[in-house]
Amino acid sequence: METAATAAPAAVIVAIDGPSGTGKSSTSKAVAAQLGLSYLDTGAQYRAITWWMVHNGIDLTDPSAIAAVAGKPEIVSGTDPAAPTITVDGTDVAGPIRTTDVTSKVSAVSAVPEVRALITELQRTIARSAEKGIVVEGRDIGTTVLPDADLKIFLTASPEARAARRSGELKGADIKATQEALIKRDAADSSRKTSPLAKADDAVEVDTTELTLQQVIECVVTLVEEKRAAK
Ligand SMILES: Nc1ncnc2c1ncn2[C@@H]1O[C@H](COP(=O)(O)OP(=O)(O)OP(=O)(O)O)[C@@H](O)[C@H]1O
Ligand SMILES: Nc1ccn([C@@H]2O[C@H](COP(=O)(O)O)[C@@H](O)[C@H]2O)c(=O)n1
Repeated sequence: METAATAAPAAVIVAIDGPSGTGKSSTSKAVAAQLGLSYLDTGAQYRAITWWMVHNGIDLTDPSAIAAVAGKPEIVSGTDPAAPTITVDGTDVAGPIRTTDVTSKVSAVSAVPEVRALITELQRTIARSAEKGIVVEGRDIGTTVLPDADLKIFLTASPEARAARRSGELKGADIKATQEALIKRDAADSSRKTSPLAKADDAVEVDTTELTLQQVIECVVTLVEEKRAAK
């Protein structure tokens, strides 16, 4: 029989939301890896369906055209934080979903209610099947996808810090243009009718502007461990 001393930690569900470039993916992957949890990048799923729409010539200015085909692609997410994967109909799209073309179009696709309904159901199924628990990152995880998550974090950072971080990733990128693109995408994601980017009332807000990535990871790991201990 398992005693309290030998029992495995209870499964824990962690929701991490926030605007673009605040460190959600880097933090979530590291926290999940450190604590032996699964990891789900929900932005990658919206990017994957957008990639499929572009690839199939769907008119992205027409929400009804997007809605009509939203159920066609099969999107599969691998949830190992050390090697997360994303495929569409069996094709690895981890690279193609990060192009500026997909990035500039994803908000139009993710705003369509039929797309959100399908992807939200997929996300809930993945979260339910994570035996040891999961860190799920996105824009509406704490508010809509997993409102009963054990811990909700909302990451923020100044637009200047976020643009500098992104420009560091994209060699030769212009910081001002990067900042404008981030602000534009956040505005679209925050103003859509269905499940906009928003902080849940019970989320812990962490401003990462002046923190190193390692400090953010340590902060979130501590919060998760506190929740686990209290379960
Ligand atoms: N606290 C931090 N200090 C410095 N750099 C950071 C910090 N957090 C993340 N970064 C860096 O910023 C970049 C963006 O981080 P990340 O991709 O994790 O953000 P994100 O919130 O997931 O963005 P998006 O929503 O656009 O996918 C990465 O290069 C990452 O290494
Ligand atoms: N829960 C979510 C997650 C993402 N989106 C949309 O996907 C876009 C890409 O997200 P990244 O995290 O990969 O940058 C994002 O701009 C949103 O349009 C979403 O709607 N809900």
